[in-house]
Amino acid sequence: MTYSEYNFDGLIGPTHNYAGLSFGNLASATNAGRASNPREAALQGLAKMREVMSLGLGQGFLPPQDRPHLKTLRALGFSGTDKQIIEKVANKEPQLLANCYAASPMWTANAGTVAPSPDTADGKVHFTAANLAANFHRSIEADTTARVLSHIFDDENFFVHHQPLPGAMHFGDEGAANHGRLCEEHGDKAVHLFVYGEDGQKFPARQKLRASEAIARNHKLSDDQCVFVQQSGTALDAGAFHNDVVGVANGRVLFLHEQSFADRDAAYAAIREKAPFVEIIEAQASTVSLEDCIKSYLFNSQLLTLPGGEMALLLPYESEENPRVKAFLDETLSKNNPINRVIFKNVRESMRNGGGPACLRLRVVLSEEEAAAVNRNFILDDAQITRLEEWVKAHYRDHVLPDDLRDPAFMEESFAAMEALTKILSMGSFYDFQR
Ligand SMILES: NCCC[C@H](NC(=O)CCC(=O)O)C(=O)O
Repeated sequence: MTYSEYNFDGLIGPTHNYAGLSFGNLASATNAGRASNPREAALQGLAKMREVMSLGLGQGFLPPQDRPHLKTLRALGFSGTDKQIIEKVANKEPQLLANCYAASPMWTANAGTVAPSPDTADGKVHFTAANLAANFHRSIEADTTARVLSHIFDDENFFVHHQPLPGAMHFGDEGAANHGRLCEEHGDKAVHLFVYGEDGQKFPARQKLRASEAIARNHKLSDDQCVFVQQSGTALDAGAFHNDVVGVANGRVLFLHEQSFADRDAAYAAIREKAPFVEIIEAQASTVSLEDCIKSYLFNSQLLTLPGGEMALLLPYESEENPRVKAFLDETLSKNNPINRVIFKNVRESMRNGGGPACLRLRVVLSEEEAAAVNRNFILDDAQITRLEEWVKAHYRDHVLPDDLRDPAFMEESFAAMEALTKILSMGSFYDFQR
């Protein structure tokens, strides 16, 4: 059976803005309050999806969620018409309004964790939507994300869906951003690398060891297939709020910064024991500092196996613009390893909130039979991506400031956009605001 990797990117929603909501995410803090451009953001995201498609790889997407999330505001005791709710929250709790307006479901690396069928004891593809308990604006994504995943991968013969883990931060789970799969071919039974954190001196860790262990159990992975490694506090405190800011795994390659893990040598030994084929490509701190990594998002790149077997790195412009990172990339290309191509893309709107190319995608390895069972509306071809671009151009603003969230007209525009999208995608009355 032939297996292929599909990237499911988050289609960036119409309320994309910079609200400084994520403690420990330096870009989010630095850009708080600046003007965003949701239209440009969504088009940048779609252009990246087109690029990956042009490499001959499968590309899908997850739709945005309904924002502002009135259901959350109602649950918190705000009542009246939709418009009255927005006015009350804007006056009483503007920060809460910003939380309910975040377009953060765009970062689908945090949508959930996936175990492809060659890896699982029952031979099915397992999904667990992340509870994203560490940040309020992200925690309100979980229920809808679980429904979105069940809607797209809607065939019990192939797909198993688990609810987000219970217990909030006791089992804090941020999805695939702290998870990698190592194998010689996508369709091999793989080793799963789970990276968890312990709170640093400055910043809290979002991913808990107990959460990663629960995911491994739910996904029916055997002990000899799982490695649990602690992220380094130094990386966390330097701004690596998710491990995918300092490392990425693909196929037999682990591409990362030498300061990623709390105990580098023990971590590499544990990985090598279970995945002896692993090829570790590492940046030394003396060449590229953690600060450079976090500013450039060097390791938040998509490491893609191309149809010919070689690998390409898809990076943000910020990596090309940093001379030390660029030199490291040139050196990596010149060496004898599977990475032989780099592609730079403009995802600046997302980068300003701390989301690079890898944050914007969820990887799902599927057999041909499984791929045929996926809801076709969410798999892109040229016609569907053009339809989405037209939809963005018709509905999105090109300038959003924090005060715009107070304007009920912005809510109405956002809901009109989502209403139109559910029609394009034949989703029915899917979202809370439509029920
Ligand atoms: N994987 C990348 C996730 C980035 C995301 N940023 C945000 O939610 C920032 C939103 C804001 O500050 O407006 C986060 O920190 O979880």
